[in-house]
Amino acid sequence: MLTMLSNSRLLWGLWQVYNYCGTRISLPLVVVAGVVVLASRLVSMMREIRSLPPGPWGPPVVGYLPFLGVRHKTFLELARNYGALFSARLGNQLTVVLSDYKLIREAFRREEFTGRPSTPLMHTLDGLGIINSEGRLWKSQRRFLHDKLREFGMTYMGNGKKVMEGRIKNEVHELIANIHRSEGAPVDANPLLALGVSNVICGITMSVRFNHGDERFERLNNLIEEGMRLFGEVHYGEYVPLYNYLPGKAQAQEKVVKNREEMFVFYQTLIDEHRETLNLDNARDLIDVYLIEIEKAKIEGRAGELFEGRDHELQIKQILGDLFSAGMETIKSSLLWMLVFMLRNPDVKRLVQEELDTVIGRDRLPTIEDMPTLPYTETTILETLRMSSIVPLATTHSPTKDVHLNGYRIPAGSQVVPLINCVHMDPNLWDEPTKFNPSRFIDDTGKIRRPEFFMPFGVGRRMCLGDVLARMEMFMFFACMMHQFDVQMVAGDAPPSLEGTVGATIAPKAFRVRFVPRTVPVVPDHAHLRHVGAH
Ligand code: HEM
Repeated sequence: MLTMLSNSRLLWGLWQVYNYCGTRISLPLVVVAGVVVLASRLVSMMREIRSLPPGPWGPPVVGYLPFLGVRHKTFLELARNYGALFSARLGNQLTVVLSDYKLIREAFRREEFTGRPSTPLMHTLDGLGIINSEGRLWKSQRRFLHDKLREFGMTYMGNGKKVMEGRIKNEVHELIANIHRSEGAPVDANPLLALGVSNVICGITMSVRFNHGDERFERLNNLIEEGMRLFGEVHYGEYVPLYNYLPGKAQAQEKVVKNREEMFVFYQTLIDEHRETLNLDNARDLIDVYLIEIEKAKIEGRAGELFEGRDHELQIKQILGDLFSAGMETIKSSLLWMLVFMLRNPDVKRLVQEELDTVIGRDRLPTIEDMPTLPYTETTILETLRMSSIVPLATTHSPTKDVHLNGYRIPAGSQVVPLINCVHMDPNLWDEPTKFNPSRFIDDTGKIRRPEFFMPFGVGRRMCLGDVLARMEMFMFFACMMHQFDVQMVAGDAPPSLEGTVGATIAPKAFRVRFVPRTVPVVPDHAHLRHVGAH
């Protein structure tokens, strides 16, 4: 489009020259000059297009957008036709899709691929937080969060691990008590898991936990779920900016902004409460960590430079929002998928329960320390992550400058996505990829092997920041649920679908399950956390 505009400008210029010079230059000469200029422009345009990864063409302006459908599925089809590195113009954006695991690793270890695309959603978030920030702010926040989250126990080593395990254990016990209340009747596991998983991340970030039926939690949860759905609704606006001004779509965009503001009011109340009781020598949670950092910066006279000069409290609120949405929906969806696969694969379920009974016995619940001795349970989780690929396109990357990959040019500002679902279902990498088979992750010596083409948390510099917490949490919730309950299909219900609902993650469609108790209930103990709904 731009090239067409500049070509017409050029011809207009030639015409002006002709008019100016009048009879001194003959018209045929000007026409010939025009044709030569246009032809050379067309040649360089074609050269530019040829330097891009191959891909499908579409009509002008919209490009391949009308044929996009469900992005990760359409990209899978296109990858079969155009290969492991293809590009497609979607509206005004060039999207580059990588589906070969070596290429994905090669690209995402490079600094140039750490940028985020400039889209309406990104503008709403204003480059704050961690997920959507880039450049110096992202780099400093990533390092800061990485270190601080380790101190809070997102690590397999040291005392921190015990603290984290304690937090998760309390929520697992509470979940088990809540499930017992269903007395084996059909239930939707979604709200039960949402509460437990949210309480873990809310505990780490803001020392808050919610009780079952708490209205504030219901609202927060609805906002997150709606946000995930709206994310799916407004993403066409990333490609054709006018799309978000269409009737209905404009409201969706406004709702994204309003929901964010409502969440921010909630976070602000907590920040204010934390400030009143702040102890500079003892950080209780992530809000404290940030407030202490701000106080330290003030004392050292570098408050203006902190967070690259961005508003301190807005940055804390966006960080809380990022961690809450990244750490809640992903783990809840993964746990729901685990239940789906257990209902669909009773033989695997039996093997998991046999392993738990043999290694743990019936007198206690599994703990993080048991992880290495429960390989089948652990690989059932890995196999679920492989088959569900809940974040199939990771978070869109965007090169900060023109880069070359595999001999092709990837222009600065284009959208680059790894096709994780393609890597996870590639028959050249996995034997019978559509079969649910946890044993594929166990080697001949009985040890767990994670091949380098297994990448549910992404790879490289922007790889998931919460993978350690995610793995601890999924293990504890799943192992304890399977130890305590036999998950059973509801008589008359069809097996839960493998077709997910597409939003920011791929979540299972709603299904019912019966949790039939296998052992006595466990008493929860979490007095150290505040019950938000209790006052
Ligand atoms: C099963 C659970 C999870 C899965 C499958 C998952 C997967 C992912 C993926 C694929 C990415 C994008 C990587 C990329 O852009 O290349 C990501 C980014 C991220 N995840 Fe997770 N995640 C999970 C849980 C969590 C948890 C529990 C937290 C937080 C406590 C978290 C925090 C983040 C953050 C902050 C980023 C952005 C990192 C950055 O932009 O530098 N995730 N995750």
